[in-house]
Amino acid sequence: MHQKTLLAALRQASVVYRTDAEQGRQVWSDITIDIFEGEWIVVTGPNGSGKSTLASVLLGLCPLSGGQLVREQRKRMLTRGVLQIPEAQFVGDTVEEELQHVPGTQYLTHDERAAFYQEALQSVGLSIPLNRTLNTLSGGQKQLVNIAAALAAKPAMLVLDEPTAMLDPAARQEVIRTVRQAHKQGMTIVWITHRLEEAAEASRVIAFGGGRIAFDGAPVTFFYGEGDDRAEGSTPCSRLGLEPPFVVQTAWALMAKGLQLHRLPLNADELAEAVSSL
Ligand SMILES: Nc1ncnc2c1ncn2[C@@H]1O[C@H](COP(=O)(O)OP(=O)(O)OP(=O)(O)O)[C@@H](O)[C@H]1O
Repeated sequence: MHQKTLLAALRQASVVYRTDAEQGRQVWSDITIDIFEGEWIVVTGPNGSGKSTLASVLLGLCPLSGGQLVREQRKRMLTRGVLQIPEAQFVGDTVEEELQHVPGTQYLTHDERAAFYQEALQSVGLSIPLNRTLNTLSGGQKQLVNIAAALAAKPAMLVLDEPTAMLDPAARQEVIRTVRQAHKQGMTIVWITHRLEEAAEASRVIAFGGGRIAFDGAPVTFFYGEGDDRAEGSTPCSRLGLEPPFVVQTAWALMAKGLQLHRLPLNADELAEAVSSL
């Protein structure tokens, strides 16, 4: 049997934020997560449940207050992140300055570097000059520059914290398409979102709630529950007070009318297929 490679893991991990005003705010505790190579994990949960904190921990930006973060030692275990607000991550003024920070580019010749930058931009579908000032780009283009820089570093794991939150539907689709491509080539994806239609992309959903992991399993189980007596009001998603995607709501409405769906859909194509075979 094919052995899964563990890339990173949290063991009985907890995070407490200490501020001047407060004694300490425990975000979550006793969290154990194994992240395997090639997974696409969607992390969700109510506001303030600690999703972004997980991103910060995995990116090494936030220390654990307890427990352990274990990383795969044998591989070049590089992790890169893309944050919600594209500008928050910029370190340069131009597209080129942003890409200059990709590790290894300093050893390339001038021409090699130019070719490398163009390839990085093309990989995310961007055709903009390297000397373009970042603040003249649209929100979607800015986020794609961040993703281009993250992907060009060839990380084993890409952590995206609400990467589409500030984007219009077209730019959102472009970001998803680009990450899907990187995932196909073997990159492990941790995608934090409250936009639950994005969970359809995932192989696994992890949901935070009440300072713990409230769910860790398949997207279809998250939205539809398990067993023969499954009910819309008692799925892991509804128990967390989260609104399922439109496709899932439609499927529940059809089932409430007594229609038997041969497959529980997670996206529009699957819904169309389920409906067409009724
Ligand atoms: N640097 C910090 N210092 C103090 N408290 C913090 C800090 N960062 C986050 N928190 C608090 O920790 C809790 C979890 O925050 P976090 O941003 O991880 O949650 P989230 O699930 O990503 O929330 P949202 O969905 O609103 O983005 C919140 O109560 C937040 O106010």
